[in-house]
Amino acid sequence: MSSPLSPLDVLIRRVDPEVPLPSYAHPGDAGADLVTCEAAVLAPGERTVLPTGISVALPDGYAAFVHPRSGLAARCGVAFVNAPGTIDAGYRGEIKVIVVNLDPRESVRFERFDRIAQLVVQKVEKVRFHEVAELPGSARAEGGFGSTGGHAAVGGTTDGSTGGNRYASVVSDREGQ
Ligand SMILES: O=c1ccn([C@H]2C[C@H](O)[C@@H](COP(=O)(O)OP(=O)(O)OP(=O)(O)O)O2)c(=O)[nH]1
Ligand SMILES: [Mg+2]
Repeated sequence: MSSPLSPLDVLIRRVDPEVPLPSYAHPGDAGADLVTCEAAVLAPGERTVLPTGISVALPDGYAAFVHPRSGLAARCGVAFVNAPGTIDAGYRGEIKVIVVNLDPRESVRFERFDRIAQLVVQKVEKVRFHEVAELPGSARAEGGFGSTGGHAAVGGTTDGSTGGNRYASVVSDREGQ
């Protein structure tokens, strides 16, 4: 068995003196949970920017990504407008989270210090761009945006098949009106 990886040291500052520091719920977790320092209520379709009460100084060559929590998404329909939010190594401001309530009917309430997001720190490459007239060929070439099939179908119709190349169903709001 390989030995556990040694963690990266990251300087952190509490903008809100009472905020709990980000923490990993389990040893193998990719994301450290972040909380909101402000209570808020979001009506269906409403969005807001929530402060997390912390700022960090990431080493050069790293970035942090503010990811949503799946439980909040599944239970309440909360998404991040710009998911994942990118925290640059040079950013020293407070980390904020742009949340939106995608539930069509229910409001969502955030209390101070509710865990709302998770911060994933990753190495990132800096690239030098070399302009060319033609790019080298590849098996995929310009295929994209569903070129390989296997997604849902618009209109909610189904051919009765399961999985494979079947598309999922997107049902128009206007249907049945
Ligand atoms: O969800 C987010 C996204 C960004 N940021 C902070 C850290 C990041 O380094 C900075 C700029 O983010 P980004 O580059 O995504 O925004 P921009 O609209 O391009 O702003 P800028 O012109 O300042 O780069 O804002 C957050 O706190 N939360
Ligand atoms: Mg930017």
